[in-house]
Amino acid sequence: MKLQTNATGLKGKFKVPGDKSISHRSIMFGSLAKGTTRVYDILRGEDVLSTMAVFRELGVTIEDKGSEVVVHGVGFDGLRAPQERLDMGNSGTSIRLISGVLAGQPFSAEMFGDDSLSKRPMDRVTIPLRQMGVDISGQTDRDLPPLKITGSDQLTPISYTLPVASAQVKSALIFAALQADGESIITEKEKTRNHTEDMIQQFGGDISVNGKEIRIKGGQSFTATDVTVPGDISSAAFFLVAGLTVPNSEITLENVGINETRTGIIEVIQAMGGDLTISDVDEVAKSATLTVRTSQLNPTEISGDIIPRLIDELPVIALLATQANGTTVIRDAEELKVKETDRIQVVADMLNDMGAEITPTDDGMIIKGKTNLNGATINTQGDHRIGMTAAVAALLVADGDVILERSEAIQTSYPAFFEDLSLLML
Ligand SMILES: O=C(O)C1=C[C@@H](OP(=O)(O)O)[C@@H](O)[C@H](O)C1
Ligand SMILES: C=C(OP(=O)(O)O)C(=O)O
Repeated sequence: MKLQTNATGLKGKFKVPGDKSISHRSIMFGSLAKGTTRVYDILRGEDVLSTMAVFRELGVTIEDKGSEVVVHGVGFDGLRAPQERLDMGNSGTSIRLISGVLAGQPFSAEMFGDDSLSKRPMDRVTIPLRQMGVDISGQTDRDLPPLKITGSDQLTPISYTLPVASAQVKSALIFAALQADGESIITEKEKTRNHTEDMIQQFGGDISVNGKEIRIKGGQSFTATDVTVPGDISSAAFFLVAGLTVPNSEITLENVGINETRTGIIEVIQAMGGDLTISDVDEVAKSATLTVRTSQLNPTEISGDIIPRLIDELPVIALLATQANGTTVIRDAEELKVKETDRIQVVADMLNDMGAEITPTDDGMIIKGKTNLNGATINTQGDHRIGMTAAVAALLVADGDVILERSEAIQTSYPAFFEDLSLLML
């Protein structure tokens, strides 16, 4: 598709779609609780639809009523062996978290995904799950999908220090630990998004978190409850960057999730001197309204424990840095290499093709700004965040066309992305 270029201003106010991480987990906890869970404002992106389809295949009735999704939970002991292979689509969150759910189920299943997912390492979950007594294996020494799993109803609890900063690995182990015989202790490398821990409490379960150390007792059961999903700050990120960089812009995003494990991008925008205001903070729902206006930007350094709090935003943050006056350095972000694409290389290549000056490094990027951007042909390579970053970059291109190939990847997390963007065009 041909992207809109040379935007002269973006103005408007709207709500971004529901948080992807919370949407996945609402289906998982709703299924594993006993009783009826109603989920409001769920994201209907392809990744979440994959999680819904998998739980249906595991015997859970899930109804989409438009205004809400109703999950008729069956409890940990009510899941049934699937008749079909479980299709995880493009979703790392689905395959990894569901591995932890299936770890405690006394049946066999096979999980597979698309070309991108089939290149992503699953050894980060298979190694600790094997220690708990699960029979799980994939392809090559990195356990790439497809993964075959036979769970056990006599899981050994685990004491495990995560070698990577990953909420997906942490959550997979939490789901397994909830089904084990005894208490497990999981220690994080860095603090990562804590939606699983929050939802255990919301569904009446018990978890203790002390800094990076998490303790979970096995043999728990959950009670159904209603969940309202806040807007996804990772989706909001594209409009925050667009509003800061396109001249003559003011964009207001309502009801954006501001869980403290997700707000790294707000800190980066503030450090760069961006004009961002936060209003209508709802402490209980952990949401707020964010407003950005066109700004002169300073460079910054992004490294250390902030990285997991903005990991999915780094592609569009790299674009933001191309518009700052000076050199921005991103470090400690080697996890970007094992996302839907190698996001260090793909982001650097894409933005350099458009005229940026980015040097990819082993664990991040060095970005020299401020650069003008030019037209180019970009292929998402099946990565939704590359597609949306390209669409925001195109707005800054004064001359030339930007052609986006494989734009359908954006359906993964933001099906209405282009409609929402067009609402802002002056
Ligand atoms: O737990 C989650 O919902 C997610 C965790 C992160 O992945 P990692 O755990 O691999 O860092 C993130 O990149 C992904 O989009 C969603
Ligand atoms: C990395 C992502 O998702 P997942 O790991 O679930 O595929 C993402 O949404 O950017």
